[in-house]
Amino acid sequence: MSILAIDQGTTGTRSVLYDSGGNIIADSYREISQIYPQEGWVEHDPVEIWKTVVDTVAELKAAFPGEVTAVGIANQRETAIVWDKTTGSPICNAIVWQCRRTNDLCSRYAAEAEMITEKTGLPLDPYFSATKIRWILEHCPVDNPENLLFGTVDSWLLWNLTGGKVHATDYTNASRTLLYNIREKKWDDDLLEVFGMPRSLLPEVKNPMDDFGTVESISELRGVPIRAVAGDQQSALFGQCCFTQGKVKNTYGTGCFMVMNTGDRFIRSKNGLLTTLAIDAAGKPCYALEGSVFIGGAVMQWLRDEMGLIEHAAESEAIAKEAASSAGVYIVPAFTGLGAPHWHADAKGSIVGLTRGANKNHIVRAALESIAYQSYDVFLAMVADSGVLPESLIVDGGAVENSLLMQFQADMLGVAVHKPHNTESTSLGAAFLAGLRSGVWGSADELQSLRHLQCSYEPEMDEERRGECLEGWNRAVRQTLAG
Ligand SMILES: Nc1ncnc2c1ncn2[C@@H]1O[C@H](COP(=O)(O)OP(=O)(O)O)[C@@H](O)[C@H]1O
Ligand SMILES: O=P(O)(O)OC[C@H](O)CO
Repeated sequence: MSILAIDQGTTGTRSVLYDSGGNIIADSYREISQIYPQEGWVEHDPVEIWKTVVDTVAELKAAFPGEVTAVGIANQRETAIVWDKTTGSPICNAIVWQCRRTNDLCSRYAAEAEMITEKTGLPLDPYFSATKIRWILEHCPVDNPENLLFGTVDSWLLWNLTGGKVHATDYTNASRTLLYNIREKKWDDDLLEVFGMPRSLLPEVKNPMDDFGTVESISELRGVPIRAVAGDQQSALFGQCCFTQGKVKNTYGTGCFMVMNTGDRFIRSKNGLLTTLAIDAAGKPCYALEGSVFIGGAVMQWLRDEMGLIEHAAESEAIAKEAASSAGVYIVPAFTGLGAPHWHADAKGSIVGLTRGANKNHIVRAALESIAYQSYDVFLAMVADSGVLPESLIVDGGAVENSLLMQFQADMLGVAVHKPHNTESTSLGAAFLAGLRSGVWGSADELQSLRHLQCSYEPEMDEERRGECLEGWNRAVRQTLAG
């Protein structure tokens, strides 16, 4: 028996096979192309996304021909795809969550901003799906609009996996669209009207642990049931066993996403966080506070691809260690605006504090530290909004392999950072959900024993130095926002 988890992320697609002990049997990964047609625009090719799923599954099944009990899907959220149900073809590229093209479009709905936030828990921002869908409908006209379907990446994959039989999503993904009422847990008529959204476009919303049809289109998996769908950050929260109120995790991937389970408390943030739906131990909706940082590990890709300062992300640690500190250099990587807790869609990135002695090592270190500072800002907001000071921060995602970053994070937060043995919490969450639904595990309690701590980073920096670091960061953010 094994569970196949598909983690379709911003940078690429990872398919992972888990056994009943929650161990990885095999995994396969393919990058996807990042398409930047204009300044601030980001697209993915939906057909390429689908192909990476097919390819990674084929690779896994070649390595492990055994039986697959169920499939679970976790996905990059908000990214909008519109396709024609008669042909199965997208009418344009996917508009990615990072894309800022609908910045101006958002101002069209400014008068409704309060109502939108009250119902959805989200700020009116180009990050979320609604204005992306609106943009597609207005800029990609088709002869038969009644044939169109919208989906976030999970719905697109479900449609393709089931051979066009299932058009569905789950409430964690729906809660990121600006169209879903997270108090009443339904598509909201007022919101559909505001955004001019035909209901026929929208997928059915299910529980993350549910029956989503069977795989028809991939021969190696034909007939295998799809039993879980969740947005990647909520999936990671579940994979980290943060089932109860006050538990918090931070994922360091392309962006950084800190999510705190707040149980049945819908907390309307006063500090720039958003309220979203997460998954409780029974697989039912619970509330969460989230801080989304748009550029996390992606700042390393920028150092690599645009600045040519590193050859690969992992190298950043050794280079940053060459400098004892960033020597007063701060990078505020507002490349796609600043997300939580600032929400400045127009902000542009900056490097401040350069002196004649500043060198490559300082820049690389400042870039790494910017990931921790941004997460610190979100953590502070979360403590203020929830009234809970977590004992530790549980972490996952690609960039947690960087020990310097993790130690600096613990130093800034003043609480321990716990890194689990399996840092692929996103895929693990999808596997847990699909496995629970399939009876591989009887209850969420069983899952706790499958998780193991790899290491813990304790705060070490003295208070004076920490204060200086944070003061310098706050100054750099102020300068950035002042333009
Ligand atoms: N050792 C490292 N140090 C810093 N950043 C890293 C390291 N390894 C990977 N990253 C960054 O982590 C990100 C990839 O993490 P991943 O969790 O796979 O992302 P995603 O799910 O967003 O596709 C990339 O942005 C990469 O630059
Ligand atoms: O693909 P990731 O891991 O960067 O996550 C993307 C988020 O879901 C966007 O909200």
